[in-house]
Amino acid sequence: MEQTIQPRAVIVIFGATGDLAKRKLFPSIYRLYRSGKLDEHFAVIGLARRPWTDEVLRENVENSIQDALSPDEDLSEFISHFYYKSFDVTEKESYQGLNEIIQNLEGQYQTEGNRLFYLAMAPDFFGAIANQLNDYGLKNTSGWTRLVIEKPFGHDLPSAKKLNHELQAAFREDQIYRIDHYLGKEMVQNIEVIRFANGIFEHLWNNRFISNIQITSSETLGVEERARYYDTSGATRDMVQNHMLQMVALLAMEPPISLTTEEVRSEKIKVLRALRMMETNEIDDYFIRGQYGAGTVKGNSVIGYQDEDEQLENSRTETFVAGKLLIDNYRWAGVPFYIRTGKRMTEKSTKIVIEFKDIPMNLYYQKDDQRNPNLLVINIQPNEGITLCLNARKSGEGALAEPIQLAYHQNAVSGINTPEAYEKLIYDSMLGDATNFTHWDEVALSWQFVDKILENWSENQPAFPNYRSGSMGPEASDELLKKDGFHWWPI
Ligand SMILES: NC(=O)C1=CN([C@@H]2O[C@H](COP(=O)(O)OP(=O)(O)OC[C@H]3O[C@@H](n4cnc5c(N)ncnc54)[C@H](OP(=O)(O)O)[C@@H]3O)[C@@H](O)[C@H]2O)C=CC1
Ligand SMILES: O=C1O[C@H](COP(=O)(O)O)[C@@H](O)[C@H](O)[C@H]1O
Repeated sequence: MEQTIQPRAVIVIFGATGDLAKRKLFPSIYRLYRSGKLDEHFAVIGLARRPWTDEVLRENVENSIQDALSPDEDLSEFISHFYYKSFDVTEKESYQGLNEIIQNLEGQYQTEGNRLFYLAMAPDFFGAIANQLNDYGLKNTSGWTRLVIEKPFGHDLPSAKKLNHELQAAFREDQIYRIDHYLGKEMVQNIEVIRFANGIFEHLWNNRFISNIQITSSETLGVEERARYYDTSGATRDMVQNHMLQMVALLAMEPPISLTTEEVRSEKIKVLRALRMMETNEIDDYFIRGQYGAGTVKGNSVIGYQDEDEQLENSRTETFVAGKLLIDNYRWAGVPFYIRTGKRMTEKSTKIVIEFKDIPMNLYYQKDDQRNPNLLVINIQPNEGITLCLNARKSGEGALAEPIQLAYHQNAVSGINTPEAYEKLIYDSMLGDATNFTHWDEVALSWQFVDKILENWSENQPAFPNYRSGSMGPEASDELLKKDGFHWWPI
């Protein structure tokens, strides 16, 4: 039986009173503990300005994991591993006592000097925190030291470079773990396995057999409480620069020579380098943007983006983006990769559709428009699995065919809910496996690509809002595929 590795570490969370800590980090640490991936050799220090105590943090941790608890579960042992220190990251004095607190916990929990610094705070603080950790000797330990960085990694290529420069003045690249939580999703991790462990797919995985690839990540939620951040970001920075381009890279990369972090990253980097950079005057032919107006989502009336918050009035920020990407290499020349993502759409769903080319003459369909091309659908969320769309004889109808589906549901086979993305990524970072974190080169190439689009858009005023909440985005998104003879497959 495979032995579960139980890494030891003190985890220091900067921003422990915030939303991410409550919704993702505490529940993930709990699940790692419950599943035996963390044993007694760990401690968590929460830092933020609020004058909380250990007890208040522990109460908050307990509240954050209520949904995951079984009746009468005793949490006292688990929450006793959590400690709180009121801390202002902008004040140097705050850092002075931190080393001593960590050292005491290292002794108490025998964590072998391993330290994971998790920056769950606004990115403006990342560089300064990394530098202070260095200056105050918090990296000088007998074990490993790693820095986990939340998104967004910069606002554009120059700001990302500046941030990277600041981080690299304090930490080596192999100590920096840039989170892209999509890389922690079970079915995103499955893309490589589906491709490289199945001859029937990998042999066909190229421009001779695939006509186009579609990636949709749609959300029903609006901007919620994040208006300030989102309005300076928009869907392109928020979703395309990171999650969508990462999925493109995984779908398009060559098989790595091994599954090491370096080899996988190196193949992804090659894809990002091969992305065709559009000329400024071509961008509107390749990328379109949208912003939601009022509408109905899942039967509920909702307001438009500009009415969500006073500061969004007359906003020109895109809440939807669709684009066509071309990858100029031997395998993919001529195959469009279509992506779309947006808020307040019909469904919450992330799906990849690989559409295979038709056979030259299909004897079983009487009209061309009745043909059903073979599709491989990778369902990332909410359902996890794959569906293969084929054609089979229509029973009792002579020489006619009809579409059928072969479906695999991940949960039905594994019998348990798959681990949450953050749970896997925290565990990986503690094990020192950076494969599912983004290398600086990936971040830089992605910014280079989206900056070009954003620069072009910043020069003209879109007529927003241009799609109804509860729809699948503006009409221009459908036009983008129609002019190539394709259409979006239903999600
Ligand atoms: N929330 C989410 O779903 C997601 C968040 N992220 C990223 O995670 C990071 C955190 O986001 P989120 O939790 O939503 O943000 P919040 O605004 O909810 O939390 C920010 C945290 O920073 C602390 N903080 C602010 N200023 C200081 C300071 N000077 N010194 C010490 N602590 C400070 C706040 O605590 P206090 O006020 O007590 O000081 C709080 O704990 C961001 O980079 C975000 O982009 C990424 C993906 C999803
Ligand atoms: O990074 C982000 O992702 C979420 C969508 O993530 P998902 O796992 O629910 O698909 C998005 O809502 C958010 O705006 C963005 O910052």
